[in-house]
Formats: sequence, C-alpha cells, structure tokens
Amino acid sequence: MEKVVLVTGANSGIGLALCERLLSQDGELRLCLACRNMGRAEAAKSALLTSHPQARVDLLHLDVGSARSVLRAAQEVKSRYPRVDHLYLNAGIMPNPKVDIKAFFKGLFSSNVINMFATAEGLLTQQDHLNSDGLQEVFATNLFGHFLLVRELEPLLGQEGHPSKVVWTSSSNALRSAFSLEDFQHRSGTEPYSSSKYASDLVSLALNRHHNAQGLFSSVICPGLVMTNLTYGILPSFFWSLLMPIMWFIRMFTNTLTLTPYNGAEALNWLFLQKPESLDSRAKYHSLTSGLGNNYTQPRQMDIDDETSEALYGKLLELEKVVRRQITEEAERQ
Ligand SMILES: NC(=O)C1=CN([C@@H]2O[C@H](COP(=O)(O)OP(=O)(O)OC[C@H]3O[C@@H](n4cnc5c(N)ncnc54)[C@H](OP(=O)(O)O)[C@@H]3O)[C@@H](O)[C@H]2O)C=CC1
Ligand SMILES: CC(C)=CCC[C@@H](C)[C@H]1CC[C@H]2C3=C(CC[C@]12C)[C@@]1(C)CCC(=O)C[C@@H]1CC3
Repeated sequence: MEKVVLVTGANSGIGLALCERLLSQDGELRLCLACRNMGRAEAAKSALLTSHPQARVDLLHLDVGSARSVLRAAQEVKSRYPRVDHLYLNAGIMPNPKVDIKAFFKGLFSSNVINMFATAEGLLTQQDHLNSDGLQEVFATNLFGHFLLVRELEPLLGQEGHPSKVVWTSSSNALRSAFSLEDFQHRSGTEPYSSSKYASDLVSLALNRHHNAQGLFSSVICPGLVMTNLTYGILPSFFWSLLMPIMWFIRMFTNTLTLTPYNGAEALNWLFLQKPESLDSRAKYHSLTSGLGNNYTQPRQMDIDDETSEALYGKLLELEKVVRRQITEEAERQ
C-alpha cells in the first residue's frame, strides 16, 4: 500500500516546500494537505499538480487552533485512510510580533551576534489573546491542536509492522527561559511563540516514552531562519531588504540562515527517509545550509528533561478532558 503523509499548514512556506520535496522523492505517496483556508489549499494543490501531474493529493479542512475542527478533521482522516505513516505537525503562528531594536543593535556588535541571529533570544515578543475555546491562541495553534490531533489519530499511528513518524516543526527560538509548567499556555508572559515551541520539544519526548512500544515515533526539527509569511510578518519588507545583505554575510559564519523554504524543509525531508527506530528522542534535527548553499541535517541535543516533559504531558491530558467535556456539553445544549 502507498504511504499516507499528512502535513498541517501545507499551503505555504516550509509546509508547501516539504510537499514539493516529498512528491519528488516518492511518486506513489498519498499526500494530504491539512489547511484552514480551502482557497489557499486549492491553490497549493494546483501548484503541486503542475510539477507532479500524476500525484495523489488530497485536501483536508483543519483549523488546528480550534478543538472542534481538530476532532472533525480527525474523524474525516479515520474514514479516509487505514493508517497515517507520516504526520507532519507544521502549522504555526506568531501573532503581533515586536522586535526589540535596541537589543538587536546591541547584539549586532557583540560576540553574541551569531546566537542572536540563530535563536532571536532577547529580541522577540508577541501579543497573544484567547481563542473561542478559551485557550491562548498561540498555545492552541502551535501545540494543543496538534497534541489533540495526535491523540485522536493514535489508532492510525503505528500499526502492526508499520511504525509511524510524527514530526513537529519546532524552532531554535524554543527556549526554556520562556516556558513555565505553572503557566504552560503562557497567559502572563510576552513570548508565547517561544514557549509553545519549547512545549512541543517536551511533548515529543513524552510521546516517545508513551508510544514507541506501539510503533509511534516522534521527532522535532528546526528549519533555521526561513523567509516565509511568518517572518515577513515580523518586519516591514523594506527592513528585510536592508537586512538581506547582512544575512547573506552572516551565512558565511553560521549555517542556520537557511533562508528559502526549500532549504528550511531539509530536516523534514531527511526524517522522511530515516528508520524511526534510529532517531534520537532528545535531539532536535536542524536544517542547515552552508555558505556555499549546500543543505544538510544535523541533530543537536535539546535542553529538556524527563520530569518536565512528563508533567506537561499530564497537564495536557487533563486539559484535553476539560476541552472535550466543554464540546460535548455545548453540543447537548444545541
Ligand atoms: N520561518 C521561519 O524562520 C521559521 C518557522 N518555523 C515554523 O515553521 C512552521 C511553518 O511556518 P512558515 O512556513 O515559516 O510560515 P507560513 O506562515 O508560511 O506557514 C504557516 C502555515 O501554517 C498555517 N496555519 C497557521 N495557523 C493555522 C491554523 N490555525 N490551522 C491550520 N493551519 C494554520 C498557515 O495557513 P494560512 O495560510 O491559512 O495562514 C500556513 O500554511 C511554523 O510552525 C513555524 O513556527 C520555525 C522556525 C523558523
Ligand atoms: C533591523 C532589525 C530590527 C533586525 C531584526 C532582525 C530580526 C528580525 C531577526 C534576527 C533573528 C531572527 C530570527 C527569527 C525572526 C527574525 C529575527 C528575530 C525567528 C524567531 C523566526 C521564527 C523562528 O522560529 C526562529 C527564528 C530565529 C531567528
């Protein structure tokens, strides 16, 4: 049977580049683009079919920021496919980003400049708000919706003799300093993006602990700094044009400025080809691009521990119960 691959946030940026690369790799794939905007999803499908006319590309309506939408979409997946071989949890948002310009120029002339361009530590804040489920939107979109999707699709992930891979698009901006177990939704801080990405690293580790035996293997990747809708939302395009020469120069000294979605999808594509049992639960797989433009993937140990990972996993299971109860009660009232 052909491999089934589902990609969230597949209609643009790194997700779309991954789809292109996967289809070039394996013409037999059954590729499912899971997107919240069906117009954009159709456009992405047409683009993919232009370069791969024989490809089997399906669309699925999925808003990962809405628990109801996730449950509905998961039902649809269960009715369409007997199993899911690769589940790419790639959709992500960074709403209302603000760059600390003073910190940027201070960092630019310090020995920390390479780390600053790689992680944005101390540079970026965002303004978040509650969504219709009463959850912080960044947490709900980048983490919880994906967690719920994995929970719902468990019966399709890792069947007898067919291990499945779950891959989270995390970030080098996943920083322990932005995350707190007591405030795992990041209600009170100003770095919800960083917190949600750190949480995805922790959850991936917990998924491996709980589900490797059944054949579900979870990994996290970092695409590097890639020019996409998400990054174009951070600064006006005029600033990006000014910054580009600096970024190309810095690329001589650090390989984390992958810049194009194709390069950024390197680690996602690399993971597709690996035996799941050979992967390291504690490593983040980084897409890297050399000064000469060569792409490669490198594992780097994550700053995570079992205790925090298990505690967060427990809290997410509790929250899942609350959200499911809320949805059932609302359905009963209608
Ligand atoms: N660009 C970079 O430098 C880096 C990006 N990343 C991560 O890479 C991932 C992909 O982002 P990137 O390609 O850069 O940015 P894009 O904005 O191009 O892609 C994000 C994708 O996620 C989708 N999405 C957002 N919210 C939802 C939702 N509620 N439900 C379903 N889909 C949704 C978007 O759909 P729509 O078109 O409808 O908005 C879009 O397809 C993200 O997780 C991001 O955090 C990590 C590190 C660096
Ligand atoms: C002139 C001026 C104010 C420049 C600021 C440069 C920043 C906009 C970039 C420096 C490091 C970048 C970075 C990201 C976004 C843009 C920068 C902050 C990400 C946070 C984008 C999303 C990620 O997940 C990781 C990236 C790390 C580096």
